[in-house]
Amino acid sequence: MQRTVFASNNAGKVAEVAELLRPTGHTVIPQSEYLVPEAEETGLTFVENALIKARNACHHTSLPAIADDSGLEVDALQGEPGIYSSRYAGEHGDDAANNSLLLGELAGVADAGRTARFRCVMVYLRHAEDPAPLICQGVWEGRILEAPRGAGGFGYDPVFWVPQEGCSAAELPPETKNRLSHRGQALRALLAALGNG
Ligand SMILES: O=P(O)(O)OP(=O)(O)OP(=O)(O)OC[C@H]1O[C@@H](n2cnc3c(O)ncnc32)[C@H](O)[C@@H]1O
Ligand SMILES: [Mg+2]
Repeated sequence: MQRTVFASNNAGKVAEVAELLRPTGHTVIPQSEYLVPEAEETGLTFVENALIKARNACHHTSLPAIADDSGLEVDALQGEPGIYSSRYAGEHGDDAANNSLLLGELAGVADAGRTARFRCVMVYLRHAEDPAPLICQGVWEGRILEAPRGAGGFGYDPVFWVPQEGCSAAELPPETKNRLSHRGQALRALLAALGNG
């Protein structure tokens, strides 16, 4: 994993992955440092979108790449926003608008019906034409709160209740989020698959 590009423009993901890799001695370089243009996420699955992003970064850098495609699946909304999580309210990455739309859609839904999970698919491509990418995933079960709580993390963290810890994901110290999260699980699995577990 020498000089591997991280094919994401999400600063929250970049920080979490950097922290997860720190003790392993690996570093990944965010694609912004190579001025990689944003890939269009046209896939219908997390796997397809992760491959699109990783392939785009390999193509523009001639380096191996890791990409993360992730999202929130809400049972009462039949799995929405899912692969559309970052653009749920229309504009890409408008976390506040996404959270308020989600809370509005769940208005009147009782606690027991507010189950949800974060899913992360993490892929590793050795080069743009790699026919055998490594693909790993992680799932983090929780519930959607009735109002946002906490200022840490990013995205839907303020509205995601973490039952084991009794707080929202945005109230967790970063190391606890990384230990439990969909992203932490997926990246540890990927490292193991790379033989660096
Ligand atoms: O595609 P890149 O450039 O990596 O950045 P992105 O933010 O667009 O990433 P995705 O397409 O994978 O969309 C994931 C969205 O799912 C949500 N999400 C994923 N992981 C999350 C987490 O750990 N905490 C909160 N929200 C998360 C958040 O809204 C993200 O924008
Ligand atoms: Mg995206």
